[in-house]
Amino acid sequence: MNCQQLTVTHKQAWHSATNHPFLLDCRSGNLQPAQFNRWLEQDYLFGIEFTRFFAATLQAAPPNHFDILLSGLTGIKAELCWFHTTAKERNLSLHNALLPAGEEYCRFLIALSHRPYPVLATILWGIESTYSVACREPMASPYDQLFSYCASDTFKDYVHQLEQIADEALTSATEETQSETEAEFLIMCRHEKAFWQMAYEAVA
Ligand SMILES: Cc1ncc(CN)c(N)n1
Repeated sequence: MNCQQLTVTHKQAWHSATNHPFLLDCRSGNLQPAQFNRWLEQDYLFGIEFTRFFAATLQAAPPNHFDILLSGLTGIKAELCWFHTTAKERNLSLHNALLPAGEEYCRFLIALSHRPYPVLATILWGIESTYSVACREPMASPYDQLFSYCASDTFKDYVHQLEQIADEALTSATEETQSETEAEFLIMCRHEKAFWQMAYEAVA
């Protein structure tokens, strides 16, 4: 089993995680500011838990995967700074509580933190990859600027590197760990879909 096979075997779940009306509206320019703002406020909070999950993955990783993971952490640092700057520009607070979809997703990450490395590396790739795929189609202004990093070749290359280390980890994983990875991948896809939906439901 490898990362690409997961997206093919679970085509429907992967499609739902990476194609949502929220994204279609970013492409047409019809997304309302309140919907984007909710995404931003909630995704910042998710990003904090994701950083911890990233650290847990690094902690479990073999040394030859450090380079890629450390460069990913640098990217996350820039992303967290971007949230602060953009929230300020849009007059948003980053101190709201997580809504249920975000809270459940974060709980999933916390519970996963002590699982075997192949599970962590694959879910890490999956989470980053959803945004690389989701932002692949051109978006209308201002969303083209706001999601420019996820749409960039730099992000795409980084996600490809994550795929390589996850595939390497999966190659030597036991059948039991591979099955667990597959089950968690499906759950992750459901959380991604729910997260888009939670932002989409915001009204001005
Ligand atoms: C919910 C969610 N999933 C994935 C990503 C990509 N880092 C994100 N920012 N937010």
